[in-house]
Amino acid sequence: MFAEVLTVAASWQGERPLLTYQIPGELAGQLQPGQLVAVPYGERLVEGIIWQLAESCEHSAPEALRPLHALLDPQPVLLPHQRALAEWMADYYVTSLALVVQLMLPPGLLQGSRAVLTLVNAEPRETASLPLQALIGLLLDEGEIDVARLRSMLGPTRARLLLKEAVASGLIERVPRLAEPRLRPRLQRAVRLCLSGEELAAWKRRLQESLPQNLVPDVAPASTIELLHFSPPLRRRPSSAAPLSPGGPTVKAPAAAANGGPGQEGLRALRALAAVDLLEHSPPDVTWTPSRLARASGLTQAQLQQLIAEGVLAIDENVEVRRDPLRDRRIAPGAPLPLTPAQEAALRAILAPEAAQRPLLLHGVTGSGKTEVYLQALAALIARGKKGLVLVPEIAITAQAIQRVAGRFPGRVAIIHSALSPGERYDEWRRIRAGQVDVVLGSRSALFVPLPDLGIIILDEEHETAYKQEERRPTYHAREVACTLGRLLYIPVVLGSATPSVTSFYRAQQGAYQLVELPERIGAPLPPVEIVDLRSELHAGNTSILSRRLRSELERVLAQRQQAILYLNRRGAASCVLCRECGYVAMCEHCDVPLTYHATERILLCHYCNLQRPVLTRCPHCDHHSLRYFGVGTEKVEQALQQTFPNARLLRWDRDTARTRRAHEQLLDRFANHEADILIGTQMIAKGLDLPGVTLVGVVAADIALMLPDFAATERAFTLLTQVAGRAGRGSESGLVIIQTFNPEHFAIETASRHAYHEFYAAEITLRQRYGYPPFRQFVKFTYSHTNRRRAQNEALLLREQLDRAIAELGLEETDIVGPAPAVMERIRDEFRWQMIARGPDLRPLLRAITIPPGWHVDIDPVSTM
Ligand SMILES: Nc1ncnc2c1ncn2[C@@H]1O[C@H](COP(=O)(O)OP(=O)(O)OP(=O)(O)O)[C@@H](O)[C@H]1O
Ligand SMILES: [Zn+2]
Repeated sequence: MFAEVLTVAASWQGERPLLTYQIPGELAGQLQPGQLVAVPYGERLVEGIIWQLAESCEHSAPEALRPLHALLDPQPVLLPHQRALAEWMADYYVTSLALVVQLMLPPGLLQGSRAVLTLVNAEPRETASLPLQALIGLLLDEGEIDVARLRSMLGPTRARLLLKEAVASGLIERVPRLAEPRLRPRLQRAVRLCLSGEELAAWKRRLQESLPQNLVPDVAPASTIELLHFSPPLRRRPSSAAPLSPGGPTVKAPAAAANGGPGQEGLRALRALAAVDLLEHSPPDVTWTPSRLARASGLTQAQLQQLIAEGVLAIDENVEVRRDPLRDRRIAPGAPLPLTPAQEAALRAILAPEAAQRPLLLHGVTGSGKTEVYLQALAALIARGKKGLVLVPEIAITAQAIQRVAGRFPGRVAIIHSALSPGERYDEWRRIRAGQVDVVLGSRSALFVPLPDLGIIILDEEHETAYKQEERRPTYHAREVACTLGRLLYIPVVLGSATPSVTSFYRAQQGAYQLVELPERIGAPLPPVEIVDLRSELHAGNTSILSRRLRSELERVLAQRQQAILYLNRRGAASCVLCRECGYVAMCEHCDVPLTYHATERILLCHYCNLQRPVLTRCPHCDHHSLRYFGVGTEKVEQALQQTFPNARLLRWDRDTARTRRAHEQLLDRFANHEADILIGTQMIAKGLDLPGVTLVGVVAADIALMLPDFAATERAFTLLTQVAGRAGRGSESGLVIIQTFNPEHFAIETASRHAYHEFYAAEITLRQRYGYPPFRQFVKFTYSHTNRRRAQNEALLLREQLDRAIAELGLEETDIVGPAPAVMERIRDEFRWQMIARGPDLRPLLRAITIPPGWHVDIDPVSTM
């Protein structure tokens, strides 16, 4: 038997990602694909994953193959479906298998090795140099020494010479060692209750009898659970103050202290009872370290020791404590709601056997109760012994999403997102692999966890571009990966959105996806949307950021003590050219995208076809000198609001005011608790928030999103407007949305104002088809960055030649390249970026045929061409 092993070391270099090893006799029968093993590689030992086992091998001299070194973990680190998925991803995204597999492992699992020196013979010969004698001395002291450490002590050259001499002398041997895993389970000492049943009851009775009558604790399990969910206070309470637990529902001690007090012994008994109660009623995965138990119960260390000596408690060493991402949260349990008929129909479609045949697109307007459908679908599959994966955009993993999912399946949900510490991620990964959870809730990377018995994948807000990995390879899209995984496992995949991506809706129209719609909001109607034409504001002499209409509505909201959200799209600010008089936007005459202004060259440029135009001084349409480079920031809006409404409490939510996830949550909590009247925010506020207090949503300037030079800009503008509008009127009060714009007749704004998704889609898909944009052709974006502008340009021209040659050789008639051209934001952190876009029916043959020089970033199916 032979094992074909995937190692990181080998696949960086060669074409062949798998290496073949012999299976030594002692491992025969123990190996299976997906296991983590150690294999020799050159002079080193490296970690690898058994990809497959083979009876025979094509090697000319199989007996010369080296044997596999060791099995590191009998339980596979990759499930069979994960290996199949990895192969698909490596193929589709033209990326090495090892890079793909690294997505699937906790950080640091597939690592290299180190070499150590050990002493074979401790008798130095006369001829040994002084450094060698010193090294021998060191080895006599320390047993072994890391080669890397030797290098850092001596420098590479001296270390190399010494190593050469040492190994040649025969006194010292160089041995490969696997690096210590960077991540390990966290072990702690834990207190365990030794008594149970009648013994425990008798012990409790004894203690209770020793107490005065009014001090008998009234211990209810519920109160203890309550207590567990608050972190115990970090300060030790003065021992004379009697409350035994924060919130103190467990024991009626304070009152007792007032009428005479329990005395030293009584206090000790009360605390012992409290400690035992905590241990008895803790969920099985909660560990009590001695100090934590002492703090929570009020026992002193000495009193704790005494209980141990009495045999009531014992201490276990090396008990694993889970690093739980939800440990500081209070999750209120939630119960299923009776479904509306539309929800019922959607649920039936998801649970029908045919649902496994193709992905299901759940198009439900904002507030139509999609989440409830997901939760009940999950519950039904869990009841059948299956597990589910729920994906949400990174930023949407707020307390709200966690509350809803974790509250419905208490204790059975794992959370995966980029802000977890490596330890938390590792522990969640192991809990998932061990089958200890029913649901994994996470951002796109949660797709890669080893969840056994996976029975459903739900991808909420499927239109979100956060599902695309853009900056690193593989440049995968979670939607494509989820659909592939669904196909491999033959399980339902649900893509949910109030504004499905044009691509997904097109697929549904073509029959590749099954379409299910929830056309109505639950409880309330969708809010009316008013469009305010900013051109007439200007004509009326109002140059403020706030139109008269928006200002008066804000006044009303403030007077009625309701809440408002002001939304602003800051992306691409100041890049497009807009006439404030007539709404004219400088567009490319071939591509239907706005031209962007490049300050360095003072030109207007099209990023699709490289068309260049001189900077305009007057509007070619109405001949006024009112061209503006458009852009407004959140600070500016905040200032304007503060001036107009000095008493309003404002909250600004953007990447500057909330850098961490916690900060996001705190901001949101403050707004939800009505600690502010008006929330000013960027894209983040569009992500699935359910804030019933909000009755007014204002869009400060809808145009900026529209004007980005990108094939998907209109779609994104429509999506954002519709999603933002969907935040209004979700409570008992009816809502209103006001969109301010210079382009009231633009179809994206007009259709968004009527919540008319289907009309928007029909118009947009026609344009996409006309210009050959996705989904009608595939795009691949090539980007090169360099501090030297000429260099970036030259590299781009070279790659363009190579691509042209390959296209000609392969005879790809429908494939072409646009560019190279400088990127929209050409200079980022002092690097100039040049871009090219390949367009064609299927670009993979082209990508495989060329060798992409280092320094290029290749984005397959980019969600934006900027
Ligand atoms: N069957 C039901 N009966 C009563 N209330 C419901 C029902 N289903 C959902 N709701 C409530 O309706 C509100 C909106 O639901 P939810 O947030 O799930 O909608 P959604 O479609 O996910 O919205 P969005 O796309 O805007 O995020 C929530 O407050 C939810 O509790
Ligand atoms: Zn153009």
